[in-house]
Amino acid sequence: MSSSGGIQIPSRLPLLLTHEGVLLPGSTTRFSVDSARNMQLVKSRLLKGTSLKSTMIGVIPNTKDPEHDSDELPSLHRNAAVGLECIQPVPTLDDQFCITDTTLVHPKGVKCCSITSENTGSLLHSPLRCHGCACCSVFCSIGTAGLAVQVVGSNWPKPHYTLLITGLCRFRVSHLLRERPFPVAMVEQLDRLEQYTEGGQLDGELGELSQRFYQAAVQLVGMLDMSVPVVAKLRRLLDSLPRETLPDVLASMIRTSNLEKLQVLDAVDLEERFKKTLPMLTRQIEGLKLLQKTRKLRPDDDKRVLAMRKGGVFPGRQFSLEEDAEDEDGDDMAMLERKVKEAGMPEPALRVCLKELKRLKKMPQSMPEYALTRNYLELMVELPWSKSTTDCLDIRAARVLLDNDHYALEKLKRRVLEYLAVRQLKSALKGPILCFVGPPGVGKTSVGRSIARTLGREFHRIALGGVCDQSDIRGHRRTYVGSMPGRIINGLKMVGVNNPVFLLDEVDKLGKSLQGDPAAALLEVLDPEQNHSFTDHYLNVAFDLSQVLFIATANTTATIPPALLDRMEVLQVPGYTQEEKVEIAHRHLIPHQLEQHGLTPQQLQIPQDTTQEIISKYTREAGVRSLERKIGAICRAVAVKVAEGHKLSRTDSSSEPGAGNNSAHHHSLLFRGSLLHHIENLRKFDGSVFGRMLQVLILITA
Ligand SMILES: Nc1ncnc2c1ncn2[C@@H]1O[C@H](COP(=O)(O)OP(=O)(O)OP(=O)(O)O)[C@@H](O)[C@H]1O
Repeated sequence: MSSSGGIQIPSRLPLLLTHEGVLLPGSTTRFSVDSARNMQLVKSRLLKGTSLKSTMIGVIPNTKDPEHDSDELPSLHRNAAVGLECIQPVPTLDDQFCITDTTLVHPKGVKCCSITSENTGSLLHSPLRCHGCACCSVFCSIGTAGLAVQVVGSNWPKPHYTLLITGLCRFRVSHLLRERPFPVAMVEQLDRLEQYTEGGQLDGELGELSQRFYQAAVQLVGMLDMSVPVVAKLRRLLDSLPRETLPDVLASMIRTSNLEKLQVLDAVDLEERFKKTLPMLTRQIEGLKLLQKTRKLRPDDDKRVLAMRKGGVFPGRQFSLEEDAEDEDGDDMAMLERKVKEAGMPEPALRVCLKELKRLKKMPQSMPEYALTRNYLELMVELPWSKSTTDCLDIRAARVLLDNDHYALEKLKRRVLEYLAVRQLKSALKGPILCFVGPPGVGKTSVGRSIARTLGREFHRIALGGVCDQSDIRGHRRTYVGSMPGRIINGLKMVGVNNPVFLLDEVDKLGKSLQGDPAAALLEVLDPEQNHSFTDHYLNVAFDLSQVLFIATANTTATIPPALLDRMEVLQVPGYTQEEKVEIAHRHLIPHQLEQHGLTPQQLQIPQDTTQEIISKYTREAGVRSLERKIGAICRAVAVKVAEGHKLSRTDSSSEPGAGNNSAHHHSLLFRGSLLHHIENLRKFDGSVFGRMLQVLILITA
């Protein structure tokens, strides 16, 4: 079939029925081929043929879902081709179909489907496309003749080919010659091929339209970054390409849906094609303008626009979101850099941080290492490299404070005061590390806390019981997934100063495992000669721990590794006598528990002999923890009564002021009397039911 120009496509073309993507003349598109007919076409036409002609195929866009693409051609076509065995040409479309207003009807009177074309005139001049019916896509479709410039085969996940096809011109299927093993049709060429080389001027209304289109295209390209080679090439192309080819070329480049591309393909008339494509171009320009408004322009923005478009991703929202993130990230980076410089870290640490920061800036956010490096830098800036509290040590005040906080423990308190006194005289005191050894609940931890208070330092407790991995102390190397700093560095980050009091609780309960000996890691921490350059594996730079005051506690020295024990000064904290416990209870535990339970001393008074009874009959311990729990149980029981009494007194108080207080006092007396009276009965219950029983007793006696 001839066209109006000199360059012609063959009149017989093998047809590639594509599921997705629309090939427009002047563009190159990749198609995945996996249906039986298309596979046959590739095998017997593209792979076997050696001439240029053999690489030319007709691409019929088909919006059908590939899932439903059976080997068979559509039923309507089968009706038409019955008995012809696909060898004889089937009648042309004009013979086969008549056109009603909106419906395509084949000769037997069966309605095929609705037609989307506005033009219901001659089929040959009005491209009718039924987007829901595959038969029409064979018979009615306009396709693009193209050259297969690349064929790539693969067997995974199933045998398929990927074709790279460059579109040459539109054609219309006149009639189908055969359908097996792949469709071959007689075609009519619709575009002139030489238009790509001639570059003749368009005039009249069409000329005006093409000029407007050209200007819009120039505006669009002008909004992109010219330093990107693809953009520069596109700009050159705009000038060198004949105007009539621009709609096809640009429609394939800008963001358009398949349906829009189909409309462009169907627009055989050039004027109509310009009219259809121009709004798409304008929309793209408006979209870009909007984007530029909503973000700060940076030189490499357009690179991303192109990259996005290349990847076939909607550049609109996603692009802007990413850009926002980028902008934020840019600010973040500057802030992080400032923080690094202001963190007051020593020279080697600063060098490492700046190096990491440089790497981070070059890293895409999607890289897993980005988060790792960022976390590292954030930790580095948070560490108190040069932040410390000023000691406010006054030995006399310290003595008073220690005495106020703890009853008895004379030996321990004396040694602590000596230690503090030496610290006052020689601030850069290296060692010793005090280790309080004694049974549970004798106040080892609480003395440690008091020491921090007397010095005016931050206090941090590191529970070492059960720790059996040395990376718990020293951290993991950053090469590990989920690596973290050790407890020492973590503690420093938490307290935010470099001279806190660290209480290493339960050093005797350190474990050992294949992951190393945590006690060995503690050696460096506790050795005053070494700990000024303690290197956590995660940080990988030295941190000066010499300002940290370490105090250790243990229940026994027997299980403390000798090397560790050797670095510490052991202070034994023996258990308390009965009298000491009574005193501790009345001076510290009862007031503390009353406060914890929101009670006042008027509401609950526990006489000394009651405490003694509780100590001797309900607790069996060297310390006072269990005693404190029992007092807590009593407080809870009284709290119930007082809360009930409160309700009563509140209703009473409206008529009789002060009734609430009387009621509370009454309960207190009542409690004392009933407690002593029924204490004998409590003996047969063990400690766990003590509180509950007491509650019941109070309720009964009330
Ligand atoms: N001499 C004391 N004066 C005042 N309160 C004390 C005294 N001894 C212990 N306590 C109180 O007893 C409770 C338990 O003390 P702490 O937790 O310090 O014991 P510990 O010796 O560290 O026990 P563990 O070995 O089980 O850790 C705390 O509430 C503490 O205030």
